[in-house]
Amino acid sequence: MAIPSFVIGIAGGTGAGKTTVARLITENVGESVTRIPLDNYYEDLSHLEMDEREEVNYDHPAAFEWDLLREQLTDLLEGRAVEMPQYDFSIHNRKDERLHVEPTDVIILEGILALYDETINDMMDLCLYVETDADVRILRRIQRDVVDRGRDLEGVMDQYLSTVKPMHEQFIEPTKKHADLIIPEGANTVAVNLLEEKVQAEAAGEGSRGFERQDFEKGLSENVGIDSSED
Ligand SMILES: Nc1ncnc2c1ncn2[C@@H]1O[C@H](COP(=O)(O)OP(=O)(O)O)[C@@H](O)[C@H]1O
Ligand SMILES: Nc1ccn([C@@H]2O[C@H](COP(=O)(O)O)[C@@H](O)[C@H]2O)c(=O)n1
Repeated sequence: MAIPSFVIGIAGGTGAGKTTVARLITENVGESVTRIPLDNYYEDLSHLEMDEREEVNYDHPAAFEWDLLREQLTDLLEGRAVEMPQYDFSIHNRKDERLHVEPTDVIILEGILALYDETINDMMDLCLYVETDADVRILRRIQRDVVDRGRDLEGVMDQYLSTVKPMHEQFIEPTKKHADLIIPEGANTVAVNLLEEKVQAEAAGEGSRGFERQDFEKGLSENVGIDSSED
């Protein structure tokens, strides 16, 4: 059983590309990485009826069970397995079953508010914020919610204007200040390749734990020919 050596947080607005980045940077490291979707830590709403659950503000920090997330991350970091909740978007609630998760070398926490909680931020070695324009994000969200999740367009639009957008502005976007690196457009090939290298090194036990901004800027300048020494 591994004691995790590297913890990455990936935050950003809905549809920004967080899941895509998490998937791409961990593609070649197999079982050395555990990806934790923050969605799994939405509060258990079993006490509410379906129509009441449909009305919940899922973009407010109060929608998440932070205590459980802190507790389970601490367990993993100290080398103990956890029983992680699983989320089902179709019922706006947790599934009945939990997933047994063993600690791995690298852990990635990914979600809209992954950089919101100070205690959790202190557990991270690298904080990323994926930044994508709001118009691109809402188009992706409509595609996902209407086409993939079978929600109706009017409901998606109402939810976006009443909670998703205002909560993004009030709570999610401000967490950008906690990021070590801001990744434009999500699946940005240069950034993804550099991060993938870092994850592979950590998974192979070759990491130096910290990931200095200058390493990333040096990598960028080597990859795209920009001079990172000027500012
Ligand atoms: N850079 C990108 N270019 C084009 N499509 C992207 C890009 N990044 C993500 N997507 C697509 O946008 C949608 C939302 O991406 P996802 O990673 O699930 O976002 P998030 O996890 O932030 O909600 C997915 O269909 C994904 O394939
Ligand atoms: N029952 C739920 C729970 C959450 N949401 C929305 O999911 C978004 C977060 O996930 P992303 O993959 O888009 O980052 C968040 O904006 C919630 O509004 C939901 O619609 N229903």
